[in-house]
Amino acid sequence: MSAVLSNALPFDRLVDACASDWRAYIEHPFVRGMGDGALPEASFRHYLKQDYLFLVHFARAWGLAVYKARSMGELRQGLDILKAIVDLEMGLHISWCAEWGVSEDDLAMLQESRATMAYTRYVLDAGASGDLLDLHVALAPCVVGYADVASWLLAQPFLKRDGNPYMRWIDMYADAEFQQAAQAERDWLNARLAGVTPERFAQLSRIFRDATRLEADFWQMGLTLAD
Ligand SMILES: Cc1ncc(CO)c(N)n1
Repeated sequence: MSAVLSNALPFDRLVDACASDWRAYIEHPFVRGMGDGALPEASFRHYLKQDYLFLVHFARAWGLAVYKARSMGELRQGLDILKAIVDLEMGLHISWCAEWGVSEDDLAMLQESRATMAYTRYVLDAGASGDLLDLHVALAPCVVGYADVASWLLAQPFLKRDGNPYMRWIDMYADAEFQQAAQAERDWLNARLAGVTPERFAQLSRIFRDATRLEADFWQMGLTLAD
């Protein structure tokens, strides 16, 4: 119903067009388990390891955004995000893994799970076969979604703060810096999506929905320890 509300912001219309998939991703049992602290540590460790591989391909996807750039502004945008992932986020992730008992050697020897492959290669293909907007729409569930996951969790009555081993993870994505990056992505998408035809919007909605479902599968992979 709300999917046809044409006065809504374009990004919100993307979400509305796959509302049940988006909720299944944001409110996934893995996410709830981080919120109430009941998620088994083995599931979180499995997720952390696969997320390292995800980040490698995520960085490649922003490298692809640099390649797909058509202006100085687009070049700069892709480059800045690529640098932030490689110089900051991946280093943080490696030390985070170390705290959870996963060494750099462990990370170097990891086997990629099917859910990781499916998601990351989907995003890379959406970008390779499309333009910069296709790529950003495929990446939006990562960037905007994790910010929404953290905000959603902070608003839940079941959130357990004291003694919750996942609270630092939640705080990291609730942090102003990550929330601002997500808002910058929403703003960029709202500007770019404003001018597209209904046919193009429908095409991009499918990419957004596919990527959202693959994000939910990524949580599920963590939960079930799937390889
Ligand atoms: C799977 C996945 N999606 C999104 C993010 C946020 O960057 C992440 N670290 N991992």
